[in-house]
Order: sequence, then C-alpha cells, then structure tokens
Amino acid sequence: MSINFNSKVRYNRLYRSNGDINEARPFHPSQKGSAELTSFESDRGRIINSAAIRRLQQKTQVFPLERNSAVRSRLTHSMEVQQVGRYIVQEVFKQLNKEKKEEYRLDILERQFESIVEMACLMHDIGNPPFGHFGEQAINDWFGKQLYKLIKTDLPDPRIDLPEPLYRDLSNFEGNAQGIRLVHTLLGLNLTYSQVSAILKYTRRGDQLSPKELKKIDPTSTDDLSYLKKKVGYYVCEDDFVSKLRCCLSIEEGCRSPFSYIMEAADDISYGIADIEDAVEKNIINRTHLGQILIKEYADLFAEYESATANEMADIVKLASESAERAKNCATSHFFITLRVEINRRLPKYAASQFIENIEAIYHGRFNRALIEDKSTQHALVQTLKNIAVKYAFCAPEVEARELQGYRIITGLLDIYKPILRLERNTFEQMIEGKRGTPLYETRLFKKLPNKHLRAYINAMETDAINALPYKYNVDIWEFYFRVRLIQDYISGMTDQFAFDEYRALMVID
Ligand SMILES: Nc1nc2c(ncn2[C@H]2C[C@H](O)[C@@H](COP(=O)(O)OP(=O)(O)OP(=O)(O)O)O2)c(=O)[nH]1
Ligand SMILES: [Mg+2]
Repeated sequence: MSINFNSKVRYNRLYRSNGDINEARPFHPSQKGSAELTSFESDRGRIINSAAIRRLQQKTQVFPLERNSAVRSRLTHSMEVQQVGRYIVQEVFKQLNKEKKEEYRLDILERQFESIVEMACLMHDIGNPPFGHFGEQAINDWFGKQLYKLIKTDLPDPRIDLPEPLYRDLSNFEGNAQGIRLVHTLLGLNLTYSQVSAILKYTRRGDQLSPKELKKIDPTSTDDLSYLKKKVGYYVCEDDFVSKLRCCLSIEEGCRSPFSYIMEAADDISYGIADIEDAVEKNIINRTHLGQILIKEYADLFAEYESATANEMADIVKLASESAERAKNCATSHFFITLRVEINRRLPKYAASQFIENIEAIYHGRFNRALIEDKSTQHALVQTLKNIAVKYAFCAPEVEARELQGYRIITGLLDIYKPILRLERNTFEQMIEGKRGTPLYETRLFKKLPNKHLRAYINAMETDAINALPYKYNVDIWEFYFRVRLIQDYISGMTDQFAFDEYRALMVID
C-alpha cells in the first residue's frame, strides 16, 4: 500500500463547528491546504487555552510537591518536549528529498505536521494524576482492592455484579488513557482526529489483557504489536470515539498514528537530561561526580549495544566539563547547556532518520518499538541518562518520602469519597436532580464534584451513549461504571497541591 500522508493529516473533528456530529467526513482532495492549516491553528488555541494545560504547572514530573520553581513541573517539561518534537519534525523534512516528500504527499503538509507534533508534545502528560507514577499506582491499588469489596459486601443492594472486562478497565487507570478521556469526553475540546491521534500512545483498550498476560495463558502466543499494547491507551468508554478516529485516519486496530512516535521520542530525549539536571539542582546528585557516573554507566551498557561506539559519552562529558571549567562561577549551568547541546546534536537527528528508514511501518502505525530503541549509540545515550535518574535520583530518600505522602493523599481521598460509590443508583440520581432528603454527608461530598465531571457522567448515561458502548450490559452496571469513572476523573484531575490541600482539609489537619 502506498504512503499518502493526506490520510493522516485531516481536518475532521467529531463535531462540526455548528455542533453536528461528523462521522468521519469523506476526504475530498480539493479540501487540502490552507483549510487544514486553519484547523490545526484552531487546535493550538483550544489546547493552549485549556485549564488542563495550566494545571500541569502544579503536577509532579519527578519531585512531588516541589517548591523550587527552577525544578521542572509537568508543564515546563512538556514545553521542552514540544521544542524537541518540533526539531525532529524539521529534521524529517530536511532529510527527505523533494521526490520523496512528493511521493509521500508530505510536500504541502510540513506546517500541519509540525503543529500536530508540537501540540501533542505539549499535551502528552495532560492525563497524568497528581504525584506522577506513584499517583497512578495509588489509584490502581485502591480500585484493584476496593471495587470487588464494594460490589460484594458494601453495596446496600448487591444487584450489580461488575463484569470482568469493566473490572479490568476500572482498575487499569493510566495517564495516557486518561489524557484521551480528558481532551475528548471531559473537556470536549473537539480537536481534529489527527491531533488526538498524536497522543494515542498505546493501543490497548482498558479491558483487554496485555500481551504479557496473554503469554502467561498461552506461552505460544505472539503479537506483532506487543510494544504498542504494553500499557492501556484508552478506556472502554472512549471506544466509540477511538473507533471513529481510527476510521477517519485509516489506522488499523492495535496500530498508532505516525505522529505519536515522534512525540514519544521527544519525551524520551527530553526527560533524560532534565531529570538529572533537576536532581543536581536539588543536591541529590553531585555535579562534579556526574561526569564519571555517566561515563561508567555508558560503558556498562555498551557491551549489550552491538552497534554503539565506545567513547561517545566520554566525548560528550569532556566537552561539558570543559565548558563548566571555562564558566567558573556558573559551572553547573554550563555543564548542562553543553550536555544538552551535544545530546540534541545527536538524538533528534537520529530519531528523524529512524522515522524515515522505517517510514512504511510507521505510516501504518505498526512499527513495534520506539524510534530510538535499536541498540545504537543513540539508544545507549538515552538509556544511560534514564538509568542514572533511576539509580541516583528517583530512589533518593526525600523523593521516596514525598512519594509515600502522595500515595497516602490519593488513597485517603479515595477513602473519603468512597461513600458516593456505595449509594444506590436512584439516591445518586436524586442528588443530581437536587432533590431534598438525600443523605447529608454523601450530599456534601457530592457537592464538591466539579460540574464538568458530573456533566460527563450525565451525558454518558443517555440512551444513545449507552447504546454506543462495546458491551450490552444492563444500565445499572453502566451507571456504577460511570460513577467510578466520575470519582477517578475528579481525583486524577487534581494538581499535587490541590490534592494535598483537599486531603488536609477533609482530614481536619488544618
Ligand atoms: N519520582 C519518580 N519519577 C519517575 C519514576 N519513573 C519515572 N519517573 C519520571 C521520569 C520522567 O521524568 C517521567 C516519565 O513520565 P511518565 O509517567 O509519563 O512515564 P513515561 O513517559 O516513561 O511512560 P508512559 O509511556 O507515558 O507511561 O517520570 C519513579 O520511579 N519515580
Ligand atoms: Mg508519559
């Protein structure tokens, strides 16, 4: 099948501007060009002006509840990813000759392509809960344990037997999947399908077993898309939207969009250095030892990276150290400037060349690895930086202590809101209607739930929406499912600081 990027860069969105549902409008070749660019400009506005982007400024990248504003938040990290993503796209267009660009129909799509990737980079962590990975773990641990107990013993009238697929979907909270839910269902940003496709990083639905789990059941099973399915990428409740997206952009089941590979590479390139730089800023890693640590880690890795060159990291460290030496009184800053310049001279170019080398599989979204994951020198560099962060930064006592606090806060908040999940369906519906006589304590808790999350619950319970879901369960089951989603939406949408304050207030600590 030939490569035609017109099928990936499309102006279609779920709703037309007049509000009609747009079922993947057929693409007419005369409609390319400036109209499309305007659509992506519109996406930029919708994304940059959204509150969810602003909330990233108070969400953990690595260091929870950080007060030092020189240390990265999810927002400042995402801006760096944006810059790298944009550079990779420019490199792709630079490395492709004119004939190839014409053959792939990329010749008139450079600005659109760049904009899609850039905005995907800015949005890529939008669904992450407070306290990063630890927050994600706390949510999953809580629902993994409590859902079963709630249904079997706590519900006043145990009519509901939560089916296994929904149980799995609800105990597989994932930042990337929540990102899809956030931009589509909760915020209704109505972005182009192309723009959303760029943040669809994993292609497994929340109820599906992972390739690893399937292998345990059947050791002979193989999956050519195993990397793309390693985590959950979207939930059962966004199935209809994702199907429309796939249909519009001709993406086969289990496959990705080409843009997502670049967003992923830009993230990997950026956080490698950034996490280490932040750890130095916080005196968790000593800068004068860092050079040696980097060289040693690279040398240890080098043995398994068959196509890597031996002294690459040593060369980079030498330049960075010389730069620090020359700078004298802002040595650390110059060390990192040079380290970043040298890394950015190598990795984005390489990511772009990998994109081009594997363009057919990437275009179809079935390329089953990250762009820089091929045992090359560049791969060894990325991995060295990540390993140093794991070995020296993430395990620092102050980081771990903060993470424990984050875990307690999320778990505590979920315990506090649990009574909402225990209510009978009609009591909960009465609360929504504002009827009198509903239980006092639960009603107070209910009033704290944000309107936009409640609206998503109400919309989800409409007959047409229930009919579009991939399973035909009775409405009581779906009602419980969406009430659990409502609580997850609320808790995961909090910033670190808001979660912390809310927990203190409700535990009467202040
Ligand atoms: N404090 C802490 N930070 C971590 C840990 N593991 C990774 N990180 C940091 C490194 C990066 O700055 C950032 C990666 O963020 P994500 O949660 O989005 O993970 P990543 O993009 O690697 O995976 P994803 O495919 O998006 O789930 O989190 C950890 O165990 N502790
Ligand atoms: Mg991520």
